[in-house]
Amino acid sequence: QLKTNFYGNSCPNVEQIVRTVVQQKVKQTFVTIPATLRLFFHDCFVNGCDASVMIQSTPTNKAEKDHPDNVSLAGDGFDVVIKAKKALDAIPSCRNKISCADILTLATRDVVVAAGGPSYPVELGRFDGLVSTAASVTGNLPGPNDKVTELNKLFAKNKLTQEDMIALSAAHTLGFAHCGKVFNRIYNFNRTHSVDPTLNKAYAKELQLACPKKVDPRIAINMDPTTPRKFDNLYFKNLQQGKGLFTSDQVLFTDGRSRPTVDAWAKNSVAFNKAFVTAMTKLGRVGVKTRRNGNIRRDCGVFN
Ligand code: HEM
Ligand SMILES: [Ca+2]
Ligand SMILES: [Ca+2]
Repeated sequence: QLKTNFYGNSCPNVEQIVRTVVQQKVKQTFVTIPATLRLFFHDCFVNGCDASVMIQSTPTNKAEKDHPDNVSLAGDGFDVVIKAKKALDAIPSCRNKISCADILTLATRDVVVAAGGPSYPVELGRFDGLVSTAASVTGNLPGPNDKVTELNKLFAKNKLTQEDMIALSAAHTLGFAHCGKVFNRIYNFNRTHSVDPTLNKAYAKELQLACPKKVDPRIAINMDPTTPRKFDNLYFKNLQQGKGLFTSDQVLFTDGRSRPTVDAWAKNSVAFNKAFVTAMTKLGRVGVKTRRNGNIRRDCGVFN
């Protein structure tokens, strides 16, 4: 049973300690923000919000983080959780009392706030998972070429609605992607169009410049071409102009089922922020472990 003051007796300052570490780390490197937000999503969609994504592979177990869908998770997301855990472990009453899953959930709220997004109460009391396999990732994370039907299906599996899916997709208002993920939209798109016709013409040119045909597919580009470091509803305004980076972004506007929501939130950032908080809170409830099927990890990267 999740509750906001789960550690009220054992570690009353948990929120402040995590926030201080997050703020310090964000000051050192902005990437902490998108890295943590994406890490949280990839954790919750595979085996629930249980920090299974943080487990390191061993000679006998290939863990989630080494699945192809996870290898581009930036290290700063893992690092901020490890640093916050260290800070908590330095306080006797908090030592080994806070799950890595809860630290990640708190850190995620704190990075959203650090980027100018809405603050919200974080429910706590998740336990850390006891399994992490690369195989379990397959089919559970959306791909950049997914359309609305596939996205809705995947999110519905996690009890999230189409509205939740659209609100959470707006996380792409922050951070980076690699050129390899967009080549298909800007070169040899299909038999009739070399460039995806739903792409804004000028934006397509910009993308071709940033990602020339033979460039290293690992070169990174901003996902939000307008305000890549700010959590805002520009994501939706960009979609209205054909400036969604992935097919999975742009279809939210081109598909009549999701377009009204995109239009509404492009106009109304208060309504978007509210929907984002609701969706993040629901995301944080996915597949939560209890003391019966989870534990509190001493090292977030290793099973006890
Ligand atoms: C709706 C379906 C989604 C798809 C298809 C998708 C796909 C992707 C892809 C392909 C990347 C770029 C990875 C790379 O090239 O390195 C990316 C980055 C990112 N995604 Fe998503 N994503 C989705 C939803 C979400 C959600 C729900 C969140 C969080 C709530 C999220 C947060 C992020 C962030 C913050 C980044 C930037 C990471 C960084 O800068 O390190 N995404 N996503
Ligand atoms: Ca997980
Ligand atoms: Ca933005």
